[in-house]
Amino acid sequence: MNQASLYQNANQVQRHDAKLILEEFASTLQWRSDGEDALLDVGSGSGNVLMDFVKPLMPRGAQLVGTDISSQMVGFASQHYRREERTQFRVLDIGCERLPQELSGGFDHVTSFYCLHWVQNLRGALANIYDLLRPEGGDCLLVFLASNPVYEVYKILQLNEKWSGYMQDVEQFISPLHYSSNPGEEFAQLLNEVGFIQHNVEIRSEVFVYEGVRTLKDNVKAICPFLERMPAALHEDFLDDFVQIVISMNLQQGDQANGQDQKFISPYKLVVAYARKSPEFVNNVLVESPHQKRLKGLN
Ligand SMILES: C[S@@+](CC[C@H](N)C(=O)[O-])C[C@H]1O[C@@H](n2cnc3c(N)ncnc32)[C@H](O)[C@@H]1O
Ligand SMILES: CC(C)=CCC/C(C)=C/CC/C(C)=C/C(=O)O
Repeated sequence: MNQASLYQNANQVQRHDAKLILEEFASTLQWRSDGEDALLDVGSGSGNVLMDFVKPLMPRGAQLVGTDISSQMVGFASQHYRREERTQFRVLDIGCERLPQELSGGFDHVTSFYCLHWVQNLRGALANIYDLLRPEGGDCLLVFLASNPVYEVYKILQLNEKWSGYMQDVEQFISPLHYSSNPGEEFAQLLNEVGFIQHNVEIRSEVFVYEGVRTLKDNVKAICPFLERMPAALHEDFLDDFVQIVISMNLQQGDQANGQDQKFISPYKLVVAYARKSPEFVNNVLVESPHQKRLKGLN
């Protein structure tokens, strides 16, 4: 996914989830008492989730770094938000072998929304997130897909010889937790392994309803990695086949032929994980936070 403007205009689900979860966790994040927080966001894409929902929660003196593996996304966000103070966007592959030295250990908070399901090396990404946080402590809020019907649609499309040539590596684009029988446990284990002492992982079952075929197609276009590999003249045909598979999976409501509005139902599982690097900070916050009850599963 490299087309920032397409994504910026068709990311309703992603914005909806990020907004609700940030409202819920705003008082759990351990804001510094001097208001000089530094926050790095992983996989910021076009930047609007970071600027619309994360930035308003932060103290006025805070520094924000939006990062993304795609230079196209970073270019778009840098240009679009060039007037924002104390904010920069830069290229970073969160699964990389070695973090840039100037980022390592420099942040009080790491956030990430709808990115980690794109990263096959989840353990490497989590180890990097741990290392981005200051040595003395810090916290992270990570939200991403454990599973989504889009992955089953991709696998069926790959069997069609019209599309198989463009989709040989389909598994690389399926969430690393999609096949897990216990994604929450698996992710919690990874958090432990990279060093997070305190964490709370939830798997939330959600449903999003796409109103009409155009809305569904635009949302698919904004994130589908296979379209950019094929000639533009084939895009509509691919999207029509995508919609037919969704219908065959009984994820459609309403029948256009009978004059009803078509709706497409997407049941998906979201990982919502909050973790802290240092237990001393946790003790302070658990005494103070009104959010304490929600975090009773923090281990
Ligand atoms: C669906 S977008 C999410 C954008 C934004 N966080 C939001 O919530 O709207 C996922 C983003 O993750 C980026 N991404 C994928 N793999 C990545 C990696 N290994 N490191 C950093 N970013 C990555 C993609 O380029 C894309 O911009
Ligand atoms: C009904 C149905 C199969 C809907 C799929 C909707 C869709 C476009 C899901 C995308 C999920 C995803 C990988 C999002 C992202 O990374 O932002």
